[in-house]
Amino acid sequence: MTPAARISAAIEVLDDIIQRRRPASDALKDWGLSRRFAGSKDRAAVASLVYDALRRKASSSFAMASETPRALVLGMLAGLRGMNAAEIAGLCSGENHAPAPLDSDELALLTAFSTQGAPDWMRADVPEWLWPAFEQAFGAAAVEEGQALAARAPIDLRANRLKTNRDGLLASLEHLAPEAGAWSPDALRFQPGHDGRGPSLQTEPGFFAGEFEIQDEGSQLVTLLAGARPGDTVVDLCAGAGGKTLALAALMKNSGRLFATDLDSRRLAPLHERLARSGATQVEIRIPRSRGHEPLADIAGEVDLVLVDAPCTGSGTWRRNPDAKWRVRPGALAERIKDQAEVLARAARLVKPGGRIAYITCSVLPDENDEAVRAFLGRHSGFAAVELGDVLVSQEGDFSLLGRFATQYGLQLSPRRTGTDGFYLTCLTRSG
Ligand SMILES: C[S@@+](CC[C@H](N)C(=O)[O-])C[C@H]1O[C@@H](n2cnc3c(N)ncnc32)[C@H](O)[C@@H]1O
Repeated sequence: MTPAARISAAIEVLDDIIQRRRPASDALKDWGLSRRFAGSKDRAAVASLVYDALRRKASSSFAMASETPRALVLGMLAGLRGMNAAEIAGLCSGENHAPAPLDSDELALLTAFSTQGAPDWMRADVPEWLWPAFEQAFGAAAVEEGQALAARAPIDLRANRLKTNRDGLLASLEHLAPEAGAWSPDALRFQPGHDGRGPSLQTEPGFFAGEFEIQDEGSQLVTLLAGARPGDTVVDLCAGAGGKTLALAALMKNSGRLFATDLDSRRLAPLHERLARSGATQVEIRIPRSRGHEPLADIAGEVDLVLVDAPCTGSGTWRRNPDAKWRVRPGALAERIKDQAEVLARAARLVKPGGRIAYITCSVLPDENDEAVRAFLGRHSGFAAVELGDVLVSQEGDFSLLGRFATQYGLQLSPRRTGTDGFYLTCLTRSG
């Protein structure tokens, strides 16, 4: 496919996503299945155009004075990919599957491409209904924070300490030009290429050997700051596919007990194979047998650390999932807040006196973060938030620099603040 034909395809897929309110991944998959002529590079290029257009949906629609899929893709080419009006006009010939030629309005808007005068939520590419939450979280920096969440994300790796270390991995992946992460001692970073894609890391020998996992540096950091120590009894209560379980196992040096569970047992399935690759030997997966069954009842009140990687809107990962940004609804946020209260109450029953709950979300919305913690503390008088200074200085090192990203109870990371996804962490202790 020509670059112009890929743009036509992206407009078509975006139309499907918007008209039928479909997840982007489904629309892209169907498009690929019905266009057998499209090769893997074409599919990846079309996906990248679609995701870029979703990242800048609101700002493009303002600058192009239109919400059509065509306006969103053309606006993105100018606003995110930095193409000028003549370059875009050159792609829109109307021939050989290229988009139709620009009309005079489009040409004028692309020539003077600007979001000046747009409401803040549009400049920030944040859904209008969530704008008050953004302002609550970030104050005067809210627009810049939204813009940073509307950029492309790098790809981060976590060096698996059970098999290697960061320096070793920097050397063995040198051909892919990795950088050392800025915060986590285990993090390596790859910047996205011009087309938004990164290197294909899961075909590297080191991946099969368990030397690394793909994990955002923010996710690595909050896991590290949770404070798991070798020899501890630790629970990963919302383990999912086990990204944090694997990181915890490495931090604990395979010593102590580490239990992984999830309300949805199907989500745990990939963890078996990931554990085998990683060399982690102390992880015990506990499967809930039915709704309401507590698979960790035998260790209630005995756990040193319960890590709660809570179900949330994922607003902190909008760089990677721009589709989710426009799909999230107030009802879904309310549901997640209920889930968060439920999972925290479960954690409270498991932790021992003097033990700790690490409450984590990949969200920047205060209702899921400080407000969820406030509600928990109101219901559980035996718990208190750990001073952030004590969370940031641990056996893993001194992370006091992160203190400037304190919230009332914890810590808020974000693409603009730390160059990571938007993770939140609060540690809570149970009085002895
Ligand atoms: C943010 S995801 C976990 C991601 C995972 N920890 C990782 O690092 O890859 C949240 C998980 O919480 C699970 N969950 C939702 N409600 C729960 C509950 N009440 N108890 C335990 N897990 C729950 C969901 O099934 C989902 O897998």
